Amino acid sequence: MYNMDLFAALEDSPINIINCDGVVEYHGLLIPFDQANHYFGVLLETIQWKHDQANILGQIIVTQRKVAWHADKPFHYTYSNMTKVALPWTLELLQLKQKVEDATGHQFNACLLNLYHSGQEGMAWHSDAEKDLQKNAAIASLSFGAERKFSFKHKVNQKTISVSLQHGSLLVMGGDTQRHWLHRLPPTKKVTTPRINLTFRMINETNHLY
Ligand SMILES: O=C(O)CCC(=O)C(=O)O
Ligand SMILES: [Fe+2]
Repeated sequence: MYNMDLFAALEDSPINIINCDGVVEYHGLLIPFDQANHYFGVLLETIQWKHDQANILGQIIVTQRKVAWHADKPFHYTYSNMTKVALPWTLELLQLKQKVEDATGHQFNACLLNLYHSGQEGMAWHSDAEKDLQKNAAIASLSFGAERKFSFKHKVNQKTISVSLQHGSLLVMGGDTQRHWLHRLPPTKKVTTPRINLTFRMINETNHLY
């Protein structure tokens, strides 16, 4: 586990937390505490949170975790064999997208939002390399609320690396990361409060109807 005091000192020069086969940069706090509280509250209130669904061998599974999908256009995004159509940006999502673009130098056209009501909810090992996503485009992950552990596991050598994602922090996964590494948000009994995560992504421009 990485030492967060070190990261606090490194806010302006993020370091790569995986040492091969991709780039994962932890930027520490992008949004100061008071602003992060504001965004957490507004996102909780204004986003139309819906339970996520997965189609596993024809069985529709409904998750405890809630999600939302917003983008520049009504892009389609298919994962776990279910297709979502994007809603337009809200004011706060556009503000946050701008901050993330300024900090990373990358552009994003979509955002997947996750609401974990407590540490009981997490996300299993996966990589985000669906065909709807632009190949090797960076994914920027912004976290609000409860601090949670986030882990990477190399697909071949199984090496595992974890980082603790703070309220208002930014993590960027780039290059070949999705091809070589899985990631997950492990469930934990230690956390009893909610967390909101925003992953800004680049969807292929052809993924919408009109
Ligand atoms: O909640 C997180 O920190 C990450 C979620 C994630 O991996 C995803 O939405 O693909
Ligand atoms: Fe992911």
